[in-house]
Amino acid sequence: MAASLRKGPVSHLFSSISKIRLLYSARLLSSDGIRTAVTENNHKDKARVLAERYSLDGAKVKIDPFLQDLVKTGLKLENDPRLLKYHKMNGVEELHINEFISAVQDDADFLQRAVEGKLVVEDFDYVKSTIDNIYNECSEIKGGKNASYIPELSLVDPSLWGISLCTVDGQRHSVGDSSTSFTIQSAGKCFNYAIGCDEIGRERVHQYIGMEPSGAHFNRMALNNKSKPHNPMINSGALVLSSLIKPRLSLHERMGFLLRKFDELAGLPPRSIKIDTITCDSEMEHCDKNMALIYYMKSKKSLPSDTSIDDTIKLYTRLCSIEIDCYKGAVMAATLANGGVCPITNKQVVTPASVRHTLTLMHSCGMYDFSGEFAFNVGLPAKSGVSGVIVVVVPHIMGLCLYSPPVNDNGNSVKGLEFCRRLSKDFHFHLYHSQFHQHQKF
Ligand SMILES: NC(=O)CC[C@H](N)C(=O)O
Repeated sequence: MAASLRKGPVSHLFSSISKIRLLYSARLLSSDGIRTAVTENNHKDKARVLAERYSLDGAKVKIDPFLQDLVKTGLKLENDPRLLKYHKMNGVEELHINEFISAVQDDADFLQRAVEGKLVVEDFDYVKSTIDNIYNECSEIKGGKNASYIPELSLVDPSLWGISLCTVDGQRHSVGDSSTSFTIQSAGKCFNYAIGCDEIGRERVHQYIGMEPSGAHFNRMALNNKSKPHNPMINSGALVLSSLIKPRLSLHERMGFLLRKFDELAGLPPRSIKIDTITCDSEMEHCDKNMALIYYMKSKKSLPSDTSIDDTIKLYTRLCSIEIDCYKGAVMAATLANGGVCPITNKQVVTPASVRHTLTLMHSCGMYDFSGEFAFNVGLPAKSGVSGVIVVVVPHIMGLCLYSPPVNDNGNSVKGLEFCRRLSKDFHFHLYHSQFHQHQKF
């Protein structure tokens, strides 16, 4: 059932939108030297307020209730690089107040918001239980088949079903098979595009690739009337994009560069994200269609003249074979929801401008030849892949990653699609939902 906007926990989601904007401006201001001194005092004051909240006698601070409040709001201390030092406090009974203040000082603003329940999703329990309900309802859905044109994908257990979400403040929740690894396939195309725009500039990218939905299957041999791929979210466009990224470097250097970017998008240390070489080889052995597509584009001069066909197809296929799970995918999607800043490291991984271009094209082209209907019914930027993954972005609020291998004729996960529809309906997430705009006026 759809929840009311004005009353109840969903209104918290919306009421926090203005706070997110304030948060952004605070981040921008913190790069200003003059402000820094003021901010330091503020942080100390906030750290003291926080200390007093958990101190009975004004001299010692109780650690356990402090940690419990952080966990209650959806923060995962054990695998959130920002909060690891608090995870390490587990088992410490109390700290001297000054010791506590110096430990929390740098994060005081964030911690204060967290313990007061003022992160972007204020009522995280409500969101968790609604998400769990939608997950359970969608578990019953049958239909679709594993993609089999990449033989390795046909061997995956079709009953796998997992979802994860991560908010722009790093609150996380997962259900089902969310730690099972799978290949990112076309869901990686949105991240490749964002990285590509930053690397070579959107003008150069769009000198070679269009920005219109194709209305055709994702690997259709079709170009627009300027002999360009319709957009970067389908195979033709993604192949051309692969040819443009660091073409002077060797294949392994190019892939190394891109994998490091994926690590950063997911908030992980370098060399965490890897390629599933078996699926990659399986696709390479059956890549006639993509080969035909790239030679067709070569004949139409859609690629830079010095492009190596061999390296391009290999780079493209390796990018499709990047191995993630729902946890990682949700953080990556949340990085897009957060203007390119990874929520669990606070690192700016891609620029806000590239995120804007990416979300725009995900909205219009992210779901292949189902993009129009998806935009109509769900109204959120999303990108799917034939492994059965869908990454969804709720701008300024959260990213989600859904995984269920059976896909429909368009190549979209059947359970994932229904999950998106219900998610948008229950939380009023459609970007053009009129109550959303009404609320903005308050
Ligand atoms: N839709 C997809 O996920 C397609 C990706 C797949 N690797 C291919 O090139 O066909």
